[in-house]
Amino acid sequence: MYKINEIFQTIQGEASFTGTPSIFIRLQGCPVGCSWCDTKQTWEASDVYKVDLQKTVEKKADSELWADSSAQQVIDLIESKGYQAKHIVITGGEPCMFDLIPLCDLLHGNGFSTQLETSGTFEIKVPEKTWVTVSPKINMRGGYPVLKQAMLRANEIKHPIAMMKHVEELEALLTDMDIQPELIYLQPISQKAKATRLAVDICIAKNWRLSVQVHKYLGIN
Ligand SMILES: C[S@@+](CC[C@H](N)C(=O)[O-])C[C@H]1O[C@@H](n2cnc3c(N)ncnc32)[C@H](O)[C@@H]1O
Ligand SMILES: Nc1nc2[nH]cc(C(=O)O)c2c(=O)[nH]1
Ligand code: SF4
Ligand SMILES: [Mg+2]
Repeated sequence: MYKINEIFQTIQGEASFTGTPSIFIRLQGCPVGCSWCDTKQTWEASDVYKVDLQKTVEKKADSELWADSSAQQVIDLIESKGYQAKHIVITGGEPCMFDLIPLCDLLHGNGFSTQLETSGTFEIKVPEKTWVTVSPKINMRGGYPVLKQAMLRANEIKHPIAMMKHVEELEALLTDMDIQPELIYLQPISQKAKATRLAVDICIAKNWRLSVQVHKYLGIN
């Protein structure tokens, strides 16, 4: 069973798939605790907030409500909504707290492409053809071997930054792991002007890419 916080259709607002109509499946639960996390409502999976799956589809506002669901129930729900998007983004919370292979296999079998958003703090369990976005949570739980596996599996790295220290942490990680990812995105934390200026400057200097959370500028989910 998967713990579902919400399912909704929107435009992917981050990194390589920016602009792609997508169905988001947001899973409940994350023990990592990033101070600037924009989805703190997903951290705990308290029984007090457990609801029917139907209540998690297109919530009117962020909430801690969540539902237990099988992979088949997720597909049935998505089919019942008549969404047009064929790209599915699995995020959270930390989705890698779950084995995502049965869910992704079923989605692929039903004609969807899949993308995972993960912090690299848990082992990644997805099929080969799932696009993996790793937003490395450096010095957080999981430890070096788990994070290194995630960095090697990643199709793209997306790193939220607010200050130079965050850039240096990423540089040190890449040097330490001796890896040169093809796609590195810097994402300004919470649309802060200083963070955005820094991200622009560093992206130009290092030939990295900028990801600006387009959905937040548009005022959509
Ligand atoms: C909410 S997380 C969920 C998936 C997973 N736990 C992770 O951290 O990658 C989705 C993405 O949003 C980023 N993010 C979270 N809060 C943010 C913020 N305030 N500003 C910019 N990016 C943020 C995360 O780093 C991650 O890339
Ligand atoms: N539109 C939109 N794009 C996103 N890309 C990553 C998101 C996430 O929360 O993981 C996200 C999100 O919440 N909304
Ligand atoms: S790992 Fe992801 S969901 Fe968890 S606290 Fe950090 S940004 Fe939020
Ligand atoms: Mg988000």
